[in-house]
Amino acid sequence: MSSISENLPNPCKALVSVAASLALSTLALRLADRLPDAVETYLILWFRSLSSRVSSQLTLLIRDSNGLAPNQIFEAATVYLGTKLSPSTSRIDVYKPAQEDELVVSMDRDQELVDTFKGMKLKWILMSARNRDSSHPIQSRKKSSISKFESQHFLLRFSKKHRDLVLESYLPWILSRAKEIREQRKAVKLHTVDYNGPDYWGLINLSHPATFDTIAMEPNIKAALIEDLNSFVGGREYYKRVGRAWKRGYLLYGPPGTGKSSLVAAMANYLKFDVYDLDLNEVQCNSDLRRLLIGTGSQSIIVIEDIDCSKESKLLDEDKITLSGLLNFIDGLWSSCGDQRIIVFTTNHKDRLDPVLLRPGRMDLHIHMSYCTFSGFKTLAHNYLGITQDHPSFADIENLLKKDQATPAAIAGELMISQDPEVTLRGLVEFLRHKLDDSESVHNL
Ligand SMILES: Nc1ncnc2c1ncn2[C@@H]1O[C@H](COP(=O)(O)OP(=O)(O)OP(=O)(O)O)[C@@H](O)[C@H]1O
Repeated sequence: MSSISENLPNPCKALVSVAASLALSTLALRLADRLPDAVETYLILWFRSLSSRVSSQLTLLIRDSNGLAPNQIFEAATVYLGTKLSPSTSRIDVYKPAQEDELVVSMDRDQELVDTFKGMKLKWILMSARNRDSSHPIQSRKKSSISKFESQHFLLRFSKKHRDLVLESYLPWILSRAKEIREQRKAVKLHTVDYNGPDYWGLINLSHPATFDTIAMEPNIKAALIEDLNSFVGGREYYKRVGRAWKRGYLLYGPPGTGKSSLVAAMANYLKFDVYDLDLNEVQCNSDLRRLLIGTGSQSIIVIEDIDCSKESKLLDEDKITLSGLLNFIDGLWSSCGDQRIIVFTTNHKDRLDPVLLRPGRMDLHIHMSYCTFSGFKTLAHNYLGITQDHPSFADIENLLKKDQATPAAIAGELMISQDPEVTLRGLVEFLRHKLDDSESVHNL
Protein backbone atom coordinates (compact mmCIF):
# COMPACT_ATOMS: atom_id res chain seq x y z
CA MET A 1 0.00 0.00 0.00
CA SER A 2 1.48 3.35 -1.00
CA SER A 3 1.26 6.48 1.15
CA ILE A 4 -0.33 9.73 -0.09
CA SER A 5 3.07 11.39 -0.31
CA GLU A 6 4.48 8.71 -2.64
CA ASN A 7 1.77 9.49 -5.18
CA LEU A 8 2.52 13.20 -5.29
CA PRO A 9 4.45 14.67 -8.29
CA ASN A 10 8.07 15.70 -7.55
CA PRO A 11 7.60 19.51 -7.25
CA CYS A 12 4.78 18.91 -4.77
CA LYS A 13 6.97 16.51 -2.79
CA ALA A 14 9.62 19.21 -2.53
CA LEU A 15 7.03 21.73 -1.33
CA VAL A 16 5.66 19.33 1.21
CA SER A 17 9.17 18.57 2.39
CA VAL A 18 10.02 22.27 2.90
CA ALA A 19 6.67 22.90 4.58
CA ALA A 20 7.20 19.93 6.87
CA SER A 21 10.67 21.16 7.89
CA LEU A 22 9.34 24.67 8.55
CA ALA A 23 6.43 23.35 10.49
CA LEU A 24 8.77 21.13 12.43
CA SER A 25 11.04 24.00 13.46
CA THR A 26 8.14 26.35 14.28
CA LEU A 27 6.38 23.69 16.24
CA ALA A 28 9.51 22.84 18.14
CA LEU A 29 9.99 26.51 19.07
CA ARG A 30 6.36 27.23 19.95
CA LEU A 31 5.60 24.12 21.87
CA ALA A 32 8.87 23.72 23.63
CA ASP A 33 7.63 25.11 26.89
CA ARG A 34 3.90 24.37 26.63
CA LEU A 35 3.67 20.61 26.03
CA PRO A 36 4.86 17.73 28.16
CA ASP A 37 8.23 16.38 26.92
CA ALA A 38 6.83 13.06 25.69
CA VAL A 39 4.20 14.73 23.51
CA GLU A 40 6.72 17.22 22.12
CA THR A 41 9.14 14.42 21.21
CA TYR A 42 6.35 12.42 19.60
CA LEU A 43 5.30 15.37 17.45
CA ILE A 44 8.84 16.16 16.36
CA LEU A 45 9.46 12.54 15.37
CA TRP A 46 6.17 12.40 13.50
CA PHE A 47 7.01 15.50 11.47
CA ARG A 48 10.52 14.29 10.84
CA SER A 49 9.26 10.97 9.55
CA LEU A 50 6.72 12.74 7.32
CA SER A 51 9.40 15.01 5.86
CA SER A 52 11.83 12.13 5.23
CA ARG A 53 9.12 10.06 3.53
CA VAL A 54 8.28 12.80 1.04
CA SER A 55 11.90 13.77 0.32
CA SER A 56 13.73 12.01 -2.51
CA GLN A 57 17.07 12.86 -0.84
CA LEU A 58 19.01 10.84 1.69
CA THR A 59 21.44 12.48 4.11
CA LEU A 60 24.36 10.61 5.65
CA LEU A 61 25.86 11.96 8.82
CA ILE A 62 29.60 11.37 9.05
CA ARG A 63 30.92 12.39 12.46
CA ASP A 64 34.61 13.13 13.12
CA SER A 65 34.74 10.49 15.86
CA ASN A 66 32.60 8.07 17.78
CA GLY A 67 33.75 9.63 21.01
CA LEU A 68 36.58 7.14 21.42
CA ALA A 69 38.40 6.92 18.13
CA PRO A 70 38.59 9.12 15.04
CA ASN A 71 36.21 8.19 12.24
CA GLN A 72 38.29 7.08 9.27
CA ILE A 73 35.61 7.99 6.76
CA PHE A 74 35.54 11.55 8.14
CA GLU A 75 39.33 11.81 7.90
CA ALA A 76 39.41 10.33 4.41
CA ALA A 77 36.64 12.66 3.22
CA THR A 78 38.55 15.67 4.60
CA VAL A 79 41.65 14.67 2.62
CA TYR A 80 39.74 13.78 -0.53
CA LEU A 81 37.49 16.86 -0.57
CA GLY A 82 40.57 19.06 -0.09
CA THR A 83 41.54 18.07 -3.63
CA LYS A 84 38.07 18.87 -4.97
CA LEU A 85 37.76 22.50 -3.92
CA SER A 86 36.51 24.56 -6.83
CA PRO A 87 38.00 27.98 -7.71
CA SER A 88 34.70 29.54 -6.62
CA THR A 89 35.01 28.22 -3.04
CA SER A 90 34.81 31.28 -0.83
CA ARG A 91 36.68 29.94 2.22
CA ILE A 92 39.21 27.13 2.66
CA ASP A 93 41.09 25.75 5.62
CA VAL A 94 44.91 25.69 5.31
CA TYR A 95 47.48 24.12 7.61
CA LYS A 96 51.06 22.89 7.51
CA PRO A 97 51.76 19.59 9.26
CA ALA A 98 55.12 19.31 11.05
CA GLN A 99 57.83 17.67 8.90
CA GLU A 100 55.77 17.92 5.71
CA ASP A 101 56.83 20.05 2.79
CA GLU A 102 53.46 21.08 1.44
CA LEU A 103 50.52 23.05 2.73
CA VAL A 104 47.38 21.02 3.18
CA VAL A 105 44.09 22.61 2.18
CA SER A 106 40.67 21.35 3.17
CA MET A 107 37.05 22.42 3.19
CA ASP A 108 36.07 24.92 5.86
CA ARG A 109 33.01 24.49 8.05
CA ASP A 110 29.59 25.59 6.79
CA GLN A 111 30.88 25.28 3.23
CA GLU A 112 29.27 23.12 0.56
CA LEU A 113 30.86 21.14 -2.20
CA VAL A 114 29.27 19.12 -4.98
CA ASP A 115 31.04 15.97 -6.16
CA THR A 116 30.10 13.55 -8.91
CA PHE A 117 30.69 9.81 -9.00
CA LYS A 118 29.45 7.36 -11.65
CA GLY A 119 26.85 9.89 -12.81
CA MET A 120 25.59 10.61 -9.28
CA LYS A 121 25.58 14.09 -7.80
CA LEU A 122 26.61 14.26 -4.15
CA LYS A 123 26.46 17.32 -1.97
CA TRP A 124 28.89 17.58 0.97
CA ILE A 125 28.41 20.07 3.79
CA LEU A 126 30.89 20.42 6.65
CA MET A 127 29.23 21.40 9.92
CA SER A 128 30.52 21.91 13.41
CA ALA A 129 28.73 21.58 16.71
CA ARG A 130 29.56 22.49 20.25
CA ASN A 131 29.97 19.44 22.42
CA ARG A 132 27.91 19.11 25.52
CA ASP A 133 29.40 16.53 27.88
CA SER A 134 26.25 14.45 27.86
CA SER A 135 25.47 14.91 24.18
CA HIS A 136 27.18 11.72 23.10
CA PRO A 137 26.27 8.47 24.80
CA ILE A 138 29.79 7.05 24.60
CA GLN A 139 31.46 10.32 25.63
CA SER A 140 29.29 10.72 28.66
CA ARG A 141 30.19 7.21 29.80
CA LYS A 142 33.93 7.63 29.30
CA LYS A 143 35.06 11.14 30.08
CA SER A 144 38.74 10.50 29.48
CA SER A 145 38.10 9.80 25.81
CA ILE A 146 38.23 12.41 23.04
CA SER A 147 36.25 15.26 24.57
CA LYS A 148 36.73 18.20 22.31
CA PHE A 149 34.91 21.44 22.83
CA GLU A 150 33.74 21.38 19.24
CA SER A 151 33.09 18.42 16.98
CA GLN A 152 32.66 18.37 13.25
CA HIS A 153 30.60 16.27 10.91
CA PHE A 154 29.86 16.04 7.24
CA LEU A 155 26.36 15.88 5.85
CA LEU A 156 26.39 13.97 2.59
CA ARG A 157 23.20 14.38 0.50
CA PHE A 158 22.22 12.44 -2.57
CA SER A 159 19.25 10.79 -4.18
CA LYS A 160 17.79 7.94 -2.11
CA LYS A 161 17.99 5.61 -5.07
CA HIS A 162 21.83 5.77 -4.91
CA ARG A 163 22.01 4.57 -1.32
CA ASP A 164 23.69 1.24 -2.09
CA LEU A 165 26.06 2.72 -4.62
CA VAL A 166 27.21 5.35 -2.12
CA LEU A 167 27.68 2.90 0.75
CA GLU A 168 29.22 0.09 -1.26
CA SER A 169 31.26 1.98 -3.88
CA TYR A 170 31.59 5.71 -3.29
CA LEU A 171 32.67 5.71 0.37
CA PRO A 172 35.14 2.78 0.00
CA TRP A 173 36.54 4.56 -3.06
CA ILE A 174 37.05 7.75 -0.99
CA LEU A 175 38.95 5.69 1.61
CA SER A 176 41.34 4.35 -1.00
CA ARG A 177 41.72 7.71 -2.80
CA ALA A 178 42.57 9.42 0.50
CA LYS A 179 45.21 6.76 1.18
CA GLU A 180 46.79 7.42 -2.21
CA ILE A 181 46.71 11.20 -1.70
CA ARG A 182 48.32 10.87 1.74
CA GLU A 183 51.06 8.65 0.31
CA GLN A 184 51.80 11.13 -2.48
CA ARG A 185 52.08 13.95 0.04
CA LYS A 186 54.09 12.11 2.62
CA ALA A 187 57.65 13.36 3.03
CA VAL A 188 60.04 10.45 3.59
CA LYS A 189 62.00 10.85 6.82
CA LEU A 190 65.39 9.70 7.93
CA HIS A 191 65.70 8.62 11.56
CA THR A 192 69.15 8.42 13.07
CA VAL A 193 70.25 7.22 16.49
CA ASP A 194 70.00 10.10 18.96
CA TYR A 195 69.87 9.28 22.64
CA ASN A 196 68.29 12.68 23.36
CA GLY A 197 65.37 12.07 20.99
CA PRO A 198 62.11 10.28 21.74
CA ASP A 199 62.63 6.49 21.52
CA TYR A 200 66.36 7.29 21.01
CA TRP A 201 65.73 8.42 17.44
CA GLY A 202 66.31 11.85 15.88
CA LEU A 203 64.47 12.77 12.71
CA ILE A 204 64.98 14.83 9.56
CA ASN A 205 63.37 14.86 6.11
CA LEU A 206 65.13 12.57 3.67
CA SER A 207 65.41 14.53 0.47
CA HIS A 208 67.62 12.06 -1.39
CA PRO A 209 66.77 12.33 -5.09
CA ALA A 210 67.53 8.67 -5.95
CA THR A 211 64.77 6.76 -7.70
CA PHE A 212 64.72 3.44 -9.51
CA ASP A 213 65.06 5.42 -12.76
CA THR A 214 68.33 7.01 -11.63
CA ILE A 215 69.94 3.88 -10.15
CA ALA A 216 72.44 2.18 -12.45
CA MET A 217 72.14 -1.56 -11.95
CA GLU A 218 71.41 -4.65 -13.98
CA PRO A 219 67.90 -4.24 -15.43
CA ASN A 220 66.81 -7.78 -14.50
CA ILE A 221 67.92 -7.34 -10.87
CA LYS A 222 66.19 -3.95 -10.69
CA ALA A 223 62.97 -5.38 -12.15
CA ALA A 224 63.06 -8.35 -9.75
CA LEU A 225 63.55 -6.03 -6.77
CA ILE A 226 60.66 -3.75 -7.81
CA GLU A 227 58.42 -6.78 -8.26
CA ASP A 228 59.47 -8.12 -4.87
CA LEU A 229 58.67 -4.78 -3.20
CA ASN A 230 55.29 -4.59 -4.92
CA SER A 231 54.28 -8.05 -3.84
CA PHE A 232 55.56 -7.35 -0.31
CA VAL A 233 53.53 -4.16 0.18
CA GLY A 234 50.43 -5.77 -1.31
CA GLY A 235 50.89 -8.94 0.74
CA ARG A 236 48.79 -8.23 3.83
CA GLU A 237 46.46 -11.19 3.24
CA TYR A 238 49.31 -13.52 2.31
CA TYR A 239 51.35 -12.79 5.46
CA LYS A 240 48.20 -13.15 7.57
CA ARG A 241 47.28 -16.44 5.94
CA VAL A 242 50.69 -18.02 6.41
CA GLY A 243 51.02 -16.63 9.94
CA ARG A 244 54.25 -14.70 9.37
CA ALA A 245 55.24 -11.19 10.44
CA TRP A 246 54.87 -8.75 7.58
CA LYS A 247 58.56 -8.02 7.07
CA ARG A 248 61.22 -8.56 4.44
CA GLY A 249 65.00 -8.68 4.58
CA TYR A 250 67.49 -7.65 1.89
CA LEU A 251 71.24 -8.00 1.84
CA LEU A 252 72.93 -5.48 -0.46
CA TYR A 253 76.53 -6.31 -1.22
CA GLY A 254 79.17 -4.87 -3.51
CA PRO A 255 82.25 -2.64 -3.49
CA PRO A 256 82.11 0.93 -2.10
CA GLY A 257 80.53 3.38 -4.56
CA THR A 258 78.26 0.92 -6.32
CA GLY A 259 75.07 2.51 -5.00
CA LYS A 260 73.99 0.49 -1.96
CA SER A 261 72.98 3.58 0.03
CA SER A 262 71.43 5.15 -3.08
CA LEU A 263 69.36 2.01 -3.61
CA VAL A 264 67.99 2.23 -0.06
CA ALA A 265 66.97 5.85 -0.76
CA ALA A 266 65.36 4.78 -4.06
CA MET A 267 63.39 2.06 -2.25
CA ALA A 268 62.26 4.56 0.43
CA ASN A 269 61.17 7.09 -2.21
CA TYR A 270 59.37 4.40 -4.18
CA LEU A 271 57.44 3.03 -1.19
CA LYS A 272 57.24 6.32 0.74
CA PHE A 273 58.64 4.45 3.74
CA ASP A 274 60.74 6.18 6.42
CA VAL A 275 64.35 5.07 6.80
CA TYR A 276 65.87 4.18 10.19
CA ASP A 277 69.64 4.28 9.94
CA LEU A 278 70.74 1.94 12.71
CA ASP A 279 74.45 2.52 13.25
CA LEU A 280 75.45 -0.32 15.57
CA ASN A 281 78.61 1.55 16.53
CA GLU A 282 76.36 4.06 18.31
CA VAL A 283 74.50 1.39 20.25
CA GLN A 284 75.85 0.74 23.71
CA CYS A 285 74.08 -2.42 24.81
CA ASN A 286 71.34 -4.90 24.03
CA SER A 287 68.67 -3.04 25.97
CA ASP A 288 69.38 0.13 23.95
CA LEU A 289 69.22 -1.90 20.76
CA ARG A 290 65.82 -3.28 21.74
CA ARG A 291 64.53 0.14 22.67
CA LEU A 292 65.72 1.49 19.31
CA LEU A 293 64.06 -1.32 17.38
CA ILE A 294 60.83 -0.97 19.33
CA GLY A 295 60.89 2.74 18.50
CA THR A 296 60.80 2.10 14.74
CA GLY A 297 57.47 2.64 13.00
CA SER A 298 55.47 0.55 10.57
CA GLN A 299 56.07 1.11 6.84
CA SER A 300 59.75 1.64 7.38
CA ILE A 301 63.15 0.50 6.17
CA ILE A 302 65.68 -0.27 8.89
CA VAL A 303 69.20 -0.08 7.49
CA ILE A 304 72.26 -1.55 9.11
CA GLU A 305 75.19 -0.49 6.96
CA ASP A 306 78.56 -2.21 6.74
CA ILE A 307 77.39 -5.13 8.84
CA ASP A 308 80.82 -6.79 8.46
CA CYS A 309 82.40 -3.88 10.41
CA SER A 310 79.65 -3.25 12.96
CA LYS A 311 80.24 -6.32 15.01
CA GLU A 312 83.74 -5.13 15.78
CA SER A 313 82.25 -2.08 17.47
CA LYS A 314 82.87 -1.32 21.09
CA LEU A 315 80.90 -3.85 23.05
CA LEU A 316 80.11 -4.07 26.71
CA ASP A 317 81.19 -7.42 28.00
CA GLU A 318 78.26 -8.01 30.29
CA ASP A 319 75.59 -6.96 27.81
CA LYS A 320 77.24 -7.79 24.54
CA ILE A 321 75.53 -7.04 21.23
CA THR A 322 75.96 -10.00 18.95
CA LEU A 323 74.76 -10.43 15.40
CA SER A 324 72.80 -13.53 16.29
CA GLY A 325 71.23 -11.65 19.23
CA LEU A 326 70.23 -8.89 16.87
CA LEU A 327 68.82 -11.31 14.31
CA ASN A 328 66.93 -13.27 16.95
CA PHE A 329 65.33 -10.10 18.22
CA ILE A 330 64.43 -9.02 14.68
CA ASP A 331 62.92 -12.43 13.94
CA GLY A 332 61.29 -12.75 17.34
CA LEU A 333 58.31 -11.04 18.89
CA TRP A 334 59.50 -7.57 17.86
CA SER A 335 58.70 -8.36 14.26
CA SER A 336 55.02 -8.63 15.07
CA CYS A 337 54.93 -5.21 16.75
CA GLY A 338 54.50 -3.40 13.45
CA ASP A 339 53.63 -3.93 9.82
CA GLN A 340 55.48 -3.60 6.55
CA ARG A 341 59.01 -3.41 7.84
CA ILE A 342 61.99 -3.94 5.57
CA ILE A 343 65.38 -4.71 7.07
CA VAL A 344 68.40 -3.98 4.89
CA PHE A 345 71.95 -5.02 5.67
CA THR A 346 74.75 -3.67 3.50
CA THR A 347 78.29 -4.89 3.17
CA ASN A 348 81.31 -4.34 0.97
CA HIS A 349 82.56 -7.85 1.75
CA LYS A 350 79.98 -10.58 1.56
CA ASP A 351 82.75 -13.14 2.04
CA ARG A 352 83.52 -11.72 5.49
CA LEU A 353 79.98 -11.97 6.78
CA ASP A 354 79.01 -14.05 9.75
CA PRO A 355 77.42 -17.25 8.33
CA VAL A 356 74.48 -16.71 10.63
CA LEU A 357 73.37 -13.87 8.34
CA LEU A 358 73.76 -15.91 5.18
CA ARG A 359 71.82 -18.90 6.45
CA PRO A 360 68.99 -19.80 4.00
CA GLY A 361 65.77 -18.02 4.90
CA ARG A 362 67.51 -15.30 6.88
CA MET A 363 67.62 -12.57 4.23
CA ASP A 364 64.93 -12.86 1.56
CA LEU A 365 67.00 -11.41 -1.28
CA HIS A 366 70.73 -11.01 -1.77
CA ILE A 367 71.28 -8.12 -4.19
CA HIS A 368 74.61 -7.70 -5.86
CA MET A 369 75.59 -4.10 -6.62
CA SER A 370 78.27 -4.51 -9.24
CA TYR A 371 80.91 -2.38 -10.91
CA CYS A 372 79.43 -0.27 -13.67
CA THR A 373 78.22 -2.26 -16.65
CA PHE A 374 77.36 -0.78 -20.04
CA SER A 375 73.64 -0.80 -19.26
CA GLY A 376 74.37 0.93 -15.93
CA PHE A 377 76.46 3.49 -17.81
CA LYS A 378 73.55 4.23 -20.17
CA THR A 379 71.34 4.99 -17.14
CA LEU A 380 73.99 7.40 -15.84
CA ALA A 381 74.48 9.01 -19.28
CA HIS A 382 70.75 9.62 -19.39
CA ASN A 383 70.68 11.05 -15.83
CA TYR A 384 73.71 13.31 -16.12
CA LEU A 385 73.80 14.28 -19.81
CA GLY A 386 70.26 13.61 -20.99
CA ILE A 387 71.55 11.21 -23.67
CA THR A 388 68.87 8.74 -24.68
CA GLN A 389 70.21 7.63 -28.10
CA ASP A 390 73.35 5.80 -29.11
CA HIS A 391 76.50 7.96 -29.29
CA PRO A 392 79.73 7.35 -31.28
CA SER A 393 81.76 7.02 -28.04
CA PHE A 394 79.48 4.29 -26.69
CA ALA A 395 81.26 1.43 -28.48
CA ASP A 396 84.61 2.39 -26.86
CA ILE A 397 82.99 2.84 -23.47
CA GLU A 398 81.25 -0.55 -23.72
CA ASN A 399 84.57 -2.24 -24.55
CA LEU A 400 86.45 -0.52 -21.76
CA LEU A 401 83.76 -1.25 -19.16
CA LYS A 402 84.06 -4.96 -19.97
CA LYS A 403 87.71 -4.89 -18.91
CA ASP A 404 87.71 -2.09 -16.29
CA GLN A 405 86.40 -2.21 -12.77
CA ALA A 406 84.89 1.27 -12.45
CA THR A 407 82.24 1.97 -9.86
CA PRO A 408 79.08 3.86 -10.83
CA ALA A 409 80.24 6.52 -8.31
CA ALA A 410 83.48 7.00 -10.29
CA ILE A 411 81.66 7.12 -13.64
CA ALA A 412 79.11 9.57 -12.20
CA GLY A 413 82.01 11.76 -11.03
CA GLU A 414 83.41 11.85 -14.60
CA LEU A 415 80.01 12.61 -16.10
CA MET A 416 79.72 15.68 -13.89
CA ILE A 417 82.89 17.31 -15.24
CA SER A 418 81.06 19.17 -18.01
CA GLN A 419 77.51 19.44 -19.25
CA ASP A 420 78.73 19.19 -22.84
CA PRO A 421 78.25 15.52 -23.81
CA GLU A 422 81.12 15.57 -26.36
CA VAL A 423 83.68 16.88 -23.86
CA THR A 424 82.43 14.65 -21.07
CA LEU A 425 82.29 11.40 -23.04
CA ARG A 426 85.75 12.03 -24.50
CA GLY A 427 87.01 12.60 -20.95
CA LEU A 428 85.32 9.42 -19.76
CA VAL A 429 87.00 7.32 -22.48
CA GLU A 430 90.37 8.79 -21.43
CA PHE A 431 89.63 8.10 -17.77
CA LEU A 432 88.72 4.47 -18.46
CA ARG A 433 91.82 3.93 -20.64
CA HIS A 434 94.14 5.30 -17.94
CA LYS A 435 92.42 3.19 -15.36
CA LEU A 436 92.85 0.07 -17.47
CA ASP A 437 96.53 0.86 -18.15
CA ASP A 438 97.13 1.35 -14.43
CA SER A 439 95.50 -1.90 -13.45
CA GLU A 440 97.35 -3.81 -16.20
CA SER A 441 100.69 -2.41 -15.09
CA VAL A 442 99.94 -3.38 -11.46
CA HIS A 443 98.96 -6.84 -12.70
CA ASN A 444 102.24 -7.21 -14.65
CA LEU A 445 104.43 -6.26 -11.68
N1 LIG B 1 74.40 2.30 -8.96
C1 LIG B 1 74.40 3.64 -8.92
N2 LIG B 1 73.50 4.33 -9.65
C2 LIG B 1 73.50 5.67 -9.63
N3 LIG B 1 74.37 6.41 -8.93
C3 LIG B 1 75.28 5.78 -8.19
C4 LIG B 1 75.34 4.36 -8.16
N4 LIG B 1 76.36 4.01 -7.37
C5 LIG B 1 76.91 5.12 -6.92
N5 LIG B 1 76.29 6.20 -7.41
C6 LIG B 1 76.65 7.60 -7.12
O1 LIG B 1 77.75 7.58 -6.24
C7 LIG B 1 77.43 8.17 -4.97
C8 LIG B 1 77.91 7.22 -3.85
O2 LIG B 1 77.19 6.00 -3.93
P1 LIG B 1 76.61 5.22 -2.65
O3 LIG B 1 76.98 5.93 -1.40
O4 LIG B 1 75.17 4.95 -2.88
O5 LIG B 1 77.43 3.88 -2.77
P2 LIG B 1 77.62 2.76 -1.67
O6 LIG B 1 77.73 1.48 -2.41
O7 LIG B 1 76.58 2.86 -0.64
O8 LIG B 1 79.02 3.13 -1.06
P3 LIG B 1 79.60 2.73 0.38
O9 LIG B 1 79.72 1.25 0.43
O10 LIG B 1 80.92 3.43 0.40
O11 LIG B 1 78.65 3.28 1.39
C9 LIG B 1 75.94 8.31 -4.96
O12 LIG B 1 75.54 9.49 -4.32
C10 LIG B 1 75.56 8.36 -6.42
O13 LIG B 1 75.63 9.68 -6.88
